[in-house]
Amino acid sequence: MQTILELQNVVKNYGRTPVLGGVSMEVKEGEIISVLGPSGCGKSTLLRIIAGILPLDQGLVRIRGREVSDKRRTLPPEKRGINMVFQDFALWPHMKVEDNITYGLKVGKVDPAECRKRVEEIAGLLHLDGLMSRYPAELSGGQQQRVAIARALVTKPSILLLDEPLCNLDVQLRIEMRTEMSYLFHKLKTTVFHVTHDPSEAFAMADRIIIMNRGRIDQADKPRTCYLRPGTALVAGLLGAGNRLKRAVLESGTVGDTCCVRIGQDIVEGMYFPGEGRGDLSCQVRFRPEDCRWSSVRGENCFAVTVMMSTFEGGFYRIKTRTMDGDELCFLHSGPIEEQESGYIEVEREKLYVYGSADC
Ligand SMILES: Nc1ncnc2c1ncn2[C@@H]1O[C@H](COP(=O)(O)OP(=O)(O)OP(=O)(O)O)[C@@H](O)[C@H]1O
Repeated sequence: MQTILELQNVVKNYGRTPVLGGVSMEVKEGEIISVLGPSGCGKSTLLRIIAGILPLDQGLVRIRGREVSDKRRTLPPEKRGINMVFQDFALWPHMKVEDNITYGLKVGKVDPAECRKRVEEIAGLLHLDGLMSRYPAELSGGQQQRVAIARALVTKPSILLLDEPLCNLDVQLRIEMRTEMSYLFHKLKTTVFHVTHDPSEAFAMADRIIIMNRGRIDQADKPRTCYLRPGTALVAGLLGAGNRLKRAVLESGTVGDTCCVRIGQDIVEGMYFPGEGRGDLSCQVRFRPEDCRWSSVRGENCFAVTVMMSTFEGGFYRIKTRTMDGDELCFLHSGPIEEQESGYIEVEREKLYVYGSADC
């Protein structure tokens, strides 16, 4: 598969503040990439550099093998063969849907017959046929979003850049649209670079997820790999492993990709990610509330806790507990559990993530 987008060691500072600390990646033709990361990690900055809206300080960007940005030169967005969908859709309010979609083709001086054919085709794919003579203000949020995507796709860009495209839609519509968009992009074999802070949106749409942390890439993998093997404590936290034990201690003699940790009086086994640990026995243990099992007797791979509180959350109760070391954690259970009750939490070795750095 041909490489469409290539970033080599991209560095960006705002004044003296470093924002991107040397980002490198390749995106193949037809690939859908979702970039995830905490607020302020540099996702939008990266997108704007790829779009040609922002210059970079070091490194280079290539699109279809052509250098479009380096520290001396920034090719403008309209000359990159890209298109972008913004958070607020940015439709022309004074133009009907049809004119909004056709605009880019007219600017590109595409032959009128070809223009008509493409607009009809994309309107059909995005179910806009009956809406072509309306103005944006006469459309729902979801319809406006479809128009924005149609307008971006009709020019057949090398890459479609999406900046949080669903964040202004309500939850139900967001779920529908992300499935619809994923289907459409795969069908059209569109190369997509998509920025979001919503992991489920990234899971639903991406072939590969790139997780950024403070201007660098922490992990770039298939969604399933990121979910099952989160490479850093930040990735684990972002992808649902919200339970964090900071007082657990590594047992010495760790070998390979598993390790033993002491939690209170108990020793449990987990998957080990040494990372940039301090080289001592401090560590951070992470796991998902839904991956724990409660037991009143000691079982496999478990540690002792005391129940603090049970809250009803619809299909289950969330039980808040405290370890013997004083770390607090939650798990999901079918019913409430009495306050102050003591018991054990079991977590399978493959679902207990141990990170060498206790800092994150
Ligand atoms: N024009 C600017 N001048 C100075 N600092 C900026 C500017 N734009 C962004 N920043 C800073 O750069 C960092 C990265 O911003 P960016 O918008 O890329 O983050 P993000 O990951 O997209 O965040 P969010 O998810 O909140 O949109 C932030 O600390 C932000 O405050």
